[in-house]
Amino acid sequence: MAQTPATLDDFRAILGALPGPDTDAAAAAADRNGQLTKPPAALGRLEDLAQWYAGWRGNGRPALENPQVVIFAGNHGVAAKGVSAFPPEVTVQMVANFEHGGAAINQLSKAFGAKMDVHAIDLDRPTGDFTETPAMDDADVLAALLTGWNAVDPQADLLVTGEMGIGNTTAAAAIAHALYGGTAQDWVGRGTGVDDAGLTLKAQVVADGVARHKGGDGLDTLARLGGREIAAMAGAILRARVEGIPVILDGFICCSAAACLQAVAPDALDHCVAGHVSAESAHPALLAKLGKEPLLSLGLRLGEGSGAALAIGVLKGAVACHSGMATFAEAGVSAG
Ligand SMILES: O=C(O)c1ccc[n+]([C@@H]2O[C@H](COP(=O)([O-])O)[C@@H](O)[C@H]2O)c1
Ligand SMILES: Cc1cc2nc[nH]c2cc1C
Repeated sequence: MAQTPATLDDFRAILGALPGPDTDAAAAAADRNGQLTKPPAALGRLEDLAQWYAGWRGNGRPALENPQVVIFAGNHGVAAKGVSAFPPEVTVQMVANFEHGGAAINQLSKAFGAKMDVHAIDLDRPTGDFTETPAMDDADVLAALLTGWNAVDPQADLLVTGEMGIGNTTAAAAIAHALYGGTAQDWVGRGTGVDDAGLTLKAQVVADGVARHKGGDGLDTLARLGGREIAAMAGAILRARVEGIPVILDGFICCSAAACLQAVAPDALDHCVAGHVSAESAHPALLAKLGKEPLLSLGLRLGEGSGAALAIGVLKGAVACHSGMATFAEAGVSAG
């Protein structure tokens, strides 16, 4: 069991000494892949996925039986600026919906055999409006990172991190603008469905926030511009790395959390795949910055882990073929 970090510098130290994949297991998986009853590369990206999964699980012929979906919810001070099409009370209302089994992610978790947990983080205490103050101080961002860290089941063999938070596409856009530059317009999108005036306002809010909170590393950016659910996703993604649990990333907000880790350690997301590209307009650019090719492109813009949960099915398919198929020798099929 990994030791629980106690300070932000403990998180930075973990990012500075990340475990890599098991190269023997990855080599065994590559060898096995070459013997399976199919023309070479006929299973396309499924073959790469299975070998990637084998390396991170330390097993050349792995099973995928215990996926975990964790949803974090947070409220955002910047929502008071009018940057969302929905009011902030929807965050707590949707948490109740998750808990009663009525949200999309409940259905998708069930459909793909994942256990699902929900963590609402201080919803009655929104983060600071980042156009005026840092969203979180060090104690707040540490607490949120630890919520994510502690939410991961070390027995899980796959993790999906999802979120719910009215206003969080504005926070995610601010993180991306701070980390990658460009203009605020490059990184804002319609989120829950703001109109053209809302989009213009959102770009101004992001520009103001990023101008106010310059400098620092990825964790500083996470604190100043992010949100509690975003920090919790970052903490969970990092814990998964330490436990050897592969991660499927979800949409724009989830990827902004991941980006803060990668900004500190360039290899921090090697145990992650991108589940999908969402319809949030800047998600393709963010995925490009992360160096991730999405598995699915279905026009989703829901969040709550939905696109990543769907991709559990793709990864399960990849692992089932890799570990269950017969070899040419076993099946008595002539190799080409
Ligand atoms: O995952 C995405 O790419 C995504 C894109 C647009 C909206 N969302 C969801 O919508 C909420 C944020 O939208 P907004 O307009 O309030 O910033 C939040 O609860 C997210 O889960 C999520
Ligand atoms: C209804 C609703 C459901 C959501 N799920 C994730 N983000 C959401 C935003 C809204 C507004």
